[in-house]
Amino acid sequence: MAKSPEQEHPTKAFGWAASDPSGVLSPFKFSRRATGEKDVRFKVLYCGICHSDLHMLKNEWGFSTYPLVPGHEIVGIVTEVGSKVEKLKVGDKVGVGCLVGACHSCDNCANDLENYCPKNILTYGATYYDGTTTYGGYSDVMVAEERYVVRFPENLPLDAGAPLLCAGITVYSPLQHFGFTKPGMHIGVVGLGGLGHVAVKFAKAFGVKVTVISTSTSKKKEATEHLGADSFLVSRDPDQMQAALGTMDGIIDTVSAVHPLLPLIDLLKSHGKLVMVGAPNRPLELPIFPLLMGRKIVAGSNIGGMKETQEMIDFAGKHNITADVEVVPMDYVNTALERLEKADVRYRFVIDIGNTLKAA
Ligand SMILES: NC(=O)c1ccc[n+]([C@@H]2O[C@H](COP(=O)([O-])OP(=O)(O)OC[C@H]3O[C@@H](n4cnc5c(N)ncnc54)[C@H](O)[C@@H]3O)[C@@H](O)[C@H]2O)c1
Ligand SMILES: [Zn+2]
Repeated sequence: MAKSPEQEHPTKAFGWAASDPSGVLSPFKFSRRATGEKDVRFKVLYCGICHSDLHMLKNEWGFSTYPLVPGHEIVGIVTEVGSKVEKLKVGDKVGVGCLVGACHSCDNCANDLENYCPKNILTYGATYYDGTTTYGGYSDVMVAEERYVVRFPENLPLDAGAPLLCAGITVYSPLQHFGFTKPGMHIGVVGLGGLGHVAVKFAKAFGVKVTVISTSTSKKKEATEHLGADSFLVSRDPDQMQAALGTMDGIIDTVSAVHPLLPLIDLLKSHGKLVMVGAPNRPLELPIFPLLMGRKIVAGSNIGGMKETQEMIDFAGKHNITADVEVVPMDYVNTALERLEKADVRYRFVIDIGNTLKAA
C-alpha cells in the first residue's frame, strides 16, 4: 500500500493543504526527504501567493491532485547542504520557484530551458523522481536539488522579493526573449496584478516605454505615479483605445480569465507581438484577419529556466526591483485567496511563514 504523506520521508514537515477542489486550506502534516548529496534544505520564511495557486487549488486546469500544498514563490535560509552542493552553504538566503526537476537530457534542458522540458517536475502537485508527491512552500521546510535553488541577492528583502521567483521570471523571460528590452520600444502590460505590476517594473528598468492596459481607471494613479508606467489605457474606453491603435511593439498579457484578444492585437504595430503569460482555464478566441493584416504574432511563455531565473533575480537586486506586497499570517491564507480571486490585492500576498506557521 502507498505510504501516507506523513510516512513517505524521514523528516517531519508541516504546512497547509487543500484536500479537494473547494481549495480551502487547512493545517497538514507531511514529510520531506533527507538532504541528498546534491540537495539544499532550507527553513521557509516567506511564500508568495500566485494566481496559479488559486487555479491549482480549484483544479481549474484539470491536473490537480490532493492533498495539495501550494506555493512556488519560496524563500528562506539554508540549514543543510549535501556533500556535492557547490554554490550554496548553511546560512545563505535562497529561493525556489515553480520547478524542482527535469530530465536533464533533452534539448530544452541542454539549453538551460528546464521550463520547457516535457518531463519537468513542478514544485507542488507533481510526482518527483522517486515517485513521491511534491509539496510547495506553504510549509515550514523545503528540500530541493541545488540546480533548482537560486541565490537571493543580499540587498533584496525576502518578503517583497519572494514573488520574483514566479511572477518576476514569468515576465522577465518574455521581455528578454521577444526583444522587448530595446530602448525606444513601446510595451503594453495587460492585467495589473502580481505578474503585471512586476512586468511594469522590469520593463521600466530596461528603459522602454510602458503602457498599462486595464479594464478600469481605478489603478491609474498607482500605475503611473508609483509603478512608473508612462501611460494608462482603459480598455473599456473606445476613444482611448482608438487613439492607441497600432502604437505598441509588444504586449505582455497577464490576465487570468477569458478575455477578448482583438482589442489587444489592434493596439500592436505591424510585426508587433502579443505574448500570453496569463493562463485562463478555457481557450480564448483568436481572430486571424487582424494578424494577417500586420504580420503580427501571438505567442506564449512559461516561467523561465534556472539560469535565467538566477539572472533575473540578480538583475532585480541590481535595480532594486521587488514586488509590492501585503504580508499576511498563515491563518489568513483562505481569506487572501478569496480576495485574490476578486483582484483585491495590491499587488501580491506573501505569507509570513517563518513567524506565523505554527505546528499543530
Ligand atoms: N505563464 C506562466 O509561466 C505563468 C506564471 C505565473 C502565473 N501565470 C498565470 O498568470 C495569470 C496571472 O497571475 P497573477 O498571479 O498575476 O494573477 P493576479 O490575480 O494577481 O492578476 C491577474 C490580473 O488580471 C486581471 N483580470 C482578471 N480578469 C480579467 C478580465 N476578464 N479582463 C481584464 N483583466 C482581468 C485582474 O484584475 C488582475 O489584475 C494567472 O492565470 C496565472 O496562473 C502564468
Ligand atoms: Zn506562479
